Amino acid sequence: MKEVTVIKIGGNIIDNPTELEQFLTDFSKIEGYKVLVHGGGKSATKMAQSIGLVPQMIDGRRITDAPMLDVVVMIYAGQINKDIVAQLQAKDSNAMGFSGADGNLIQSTKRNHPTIDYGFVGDVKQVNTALLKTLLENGIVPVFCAITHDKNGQLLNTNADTIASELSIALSAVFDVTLTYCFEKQGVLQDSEDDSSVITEINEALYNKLKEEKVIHSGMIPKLDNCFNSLSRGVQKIKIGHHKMLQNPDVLHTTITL
Ligand SMILES: Nc1ncnc2c1ncn2[C@@H]1O[C@H](COP(=O)(O)OP(=O)(O)O)[C@@H](O)[C@H]1O
Ligand SMILES: CC(=O)N[C@@H](CCC(=O)OP(=O)(O)O)C(=O)O
Repeated sequence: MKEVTVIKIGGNIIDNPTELEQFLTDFSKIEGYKVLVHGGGKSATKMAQSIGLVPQMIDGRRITDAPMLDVVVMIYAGQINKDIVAQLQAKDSNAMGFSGADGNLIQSTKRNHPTIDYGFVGDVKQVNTALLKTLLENGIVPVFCAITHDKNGQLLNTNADTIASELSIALSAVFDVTLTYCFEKQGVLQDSEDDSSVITEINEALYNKLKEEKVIHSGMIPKLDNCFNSLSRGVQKIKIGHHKMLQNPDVLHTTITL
């Protein structure tokens, strides 16, 4: 099977123009089929606050009422997505930006939680793998934002880590997939403030232990939950670390195993 590299970047890289430029340089040099997924939660929070909205997150998911949905669509599917696509084009990567509504690439269902009303938040239901495969086979580098749709005309906000994970699961039916979560640190750390304390391999048992000891906390919890879910559903390889590892395999990072 052919290989495909799926990479996710989050708000801390996107919000730092120098880091973003360096990441996109490294990303554009990756050989073969590749897909980029970006978040942008930090920018959305800033924009929402600047117009008087009060952002609220529960378990790593943004409560998304109608005004907040307008903000995240403008920031994720508009400003950030188009800026990244333009920068990749400048580096001769034939990038094309997508929300899940475009080409029905990612259909989701509005989250139905028994006690919490998340608003316009979507859980991924279906990926248009055939179209994604066609795009890759035609030299396109798809760039996904964190917006999906319900196929009834409603856009929905979907966590970007989950989008990367669901796209990887779908692609693993037709390709060998390596999923890499790039962020500002070197990997999953024994001490989240010490970049030299990288845990080079983590399985579910170690994860549960470190979560209990509060070594792993906040945004790293949903990220690792997504990783174990993806591995058990067919994704071949998953890594977490700094984007420097994309061009230098000797850079320390974390590999996820079941
Ligand atoms: N053990 C850990 N090692 C590394 N980072 C950790 C750890 N525990 C918690 N974190 C936190 O997880 C964050 C990454 O998750 P998140 O904020 O969702 O990132 P992103 O938006 O880039 O996806 C890091 O910025 C860090 O503060
Ligand atoms: C439903 C939900 O929580 N959506 C996320 C999507 C963006 C995201 O995941 O951005 P980062 O990767 O930068 O955190 C949000 O609005 O924050």
